[in-house]
Order: sequence, then structure tokens, then C-alpha cells
Amino acid sequence: MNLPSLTYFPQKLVPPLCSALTNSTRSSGTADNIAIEGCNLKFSFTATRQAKVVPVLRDCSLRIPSGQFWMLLGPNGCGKSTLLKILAGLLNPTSGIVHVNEPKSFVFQNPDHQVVMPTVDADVAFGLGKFSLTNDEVRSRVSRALHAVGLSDYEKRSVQTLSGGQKQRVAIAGALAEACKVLLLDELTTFLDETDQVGVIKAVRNSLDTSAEVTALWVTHRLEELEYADGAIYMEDGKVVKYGDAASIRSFIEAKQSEYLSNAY
Ligand SMILES: Nc1ncnc2c1ncn2[C@@H]1O[C@H](COP(=O)(O)OP(=O)(O)OP(=O)(O)O)[C@@H](O)[C@H]1O
Repeated sequence: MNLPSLTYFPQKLVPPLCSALTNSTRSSGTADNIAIEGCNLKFSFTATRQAKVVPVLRDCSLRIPSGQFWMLLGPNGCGKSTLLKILAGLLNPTSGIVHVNEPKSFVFQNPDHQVVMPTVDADVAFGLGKFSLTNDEVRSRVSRALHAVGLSDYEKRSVQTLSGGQKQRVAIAGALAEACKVLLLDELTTFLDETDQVGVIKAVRNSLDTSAEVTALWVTHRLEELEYADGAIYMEDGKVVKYGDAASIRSFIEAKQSEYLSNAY
């Protein structure tokens, strides 16, 4: 199969260099303005019934520059969500090193699991209680965050009246209001209709375009979403097998799909 070469990296993309990530760089941030870095990450769990260790991540290395929107793709069960949870600190890797700029925020797939307060502005302000902010500062952060996700007109709306995609955008606004540097987004568009899907992805893209400080990693199955991404990572069977600019990864996956179809018929 003649697959496109992914060895060329446009200037704004940076290839993974695990040697750059050591324990000393980990505590003080990574070099070269890298927001997310994982090196040789492995994860396994023990299946209690059979008392055997089952590998989920076999070898994952990745390096995402600050300020960029990257996507993580791969077949069902290849380990995308597990990798994202390790980057979020929700799971500990069995081995390997991880560094993600702080503060970071994980947004879940189900929009109803994100929103906790009765109104949009209260929900976006919810996480700000831990900072010593004046009421004006809180209002200003809420308003800027809602503007970034295109929900300025929804400030006083009851969250129960929002669509799934609007709830996702409220959750993202909450993270932005807390000056989140890294957004880790787990298949946000799965339960959404087409209009809502586009609304959420554009909200993330706009959040990055309005703040050079924010970096996002988005897990998806939808190839068409790659048009919004700066770069992408493709996984199979617990391994990162390709990474590069979004167009090259899309061509790579399409070539794999057509090869699969031509073998099937
Ligand atoms: N703690 C665990 N216990 C049992 N199985 C687990 C555990 N963690 C992960 N797995 C299994 O590991 C595999 C990878 O899961 P993961 O959710 O990361 O894949 P994914 O690529 O995100 O899948 P999908 O695209 O279907 O959401 C799956 O087979 C899952 O059932």
C-alpha cells in the first residue's frame, strides 16, 4: 500500500522527541513550548476474574505544541480515552512519563455530566470560587469565556433549556474562565446532531484562536472534523502509529479504509 509519507512536519508542528522529556523537565514544564507530552506510555489493568494483566496502552508517545488544536483518532477500543485520561491525570500510567501544562480540564462525552448549576452564568462561574476574585472579575471572566464559545446571549439561560452541544460549550467556557491551558475533550460530538457538532468544534477552534495560551486535544471518530485541527495522532491497538499535520493523517486513514474495503469485497 502506498501511504502518504508523514515524515515532513510543517514548521508549526513538532515531532515527538521522548528524549526531551525527562523528570527534570517534567516539574518545570517541557522545552520548545510543548503543552502536552507523553513518552512511551503504557497502561494495563488486571482482569480480576481471570486474574490476568490486560494491556490497553502498549506504547504511546506524543508531543503537542502549545496553542494548537490536535485530534486523536483510531478504531474502537484502541485506547484513545484511556490515553486522554492519563493525560488528564485521571489514570496513572503503568509506565512512561507524562507532562501536561496546568491548569488542564477534561470534558466528558455526555453533556449532562458537565453542567451542575441551574443557569449558564452560574455554571461557568462555578469553578471560580477557589480563586479570590471580586464580583466584577468573576463577571468579566464569565462573559469572556461565553464570548469565546459563542454563547454570549445565553448568560441567563436555564441550562435545562440548552441543547447537548450548548451544554458542552458551557463546560468548555467553565474551563476557559478558570484560565485553563489545556483542554482534553473526549468524543464530545458523539451524542450531538450535526448543527451542535459544528457548534462545539467551532467553539473549541475559536477558543484557541482567541487565546494563544490554550491547547486542545480532541478524541474523535469523525474524519471531517480534521479540517479544524492543526495536527492529529492515529492509534491502533494501544499504540500511537502515526502523527502529523491533519491533512496527512486524514489521507492516511482514508487509504487504510479503502484498503480495508477493497480486501472485504
Ligand atoms: N479499567 C478497565 N477495565 C476493563 N477494561 C478496560 C479498562 N480500561 C480500559 N479497558 C478496555 O481497554 C480498551 C480501550 O478502551 P478505551 O475506552 O480507551 O478505547 P477507545 O479507543 O477510547 O474506544 P472507543 O472509540 O470505543 O471509545 C477497551 O477494550 C476497554 O474495554
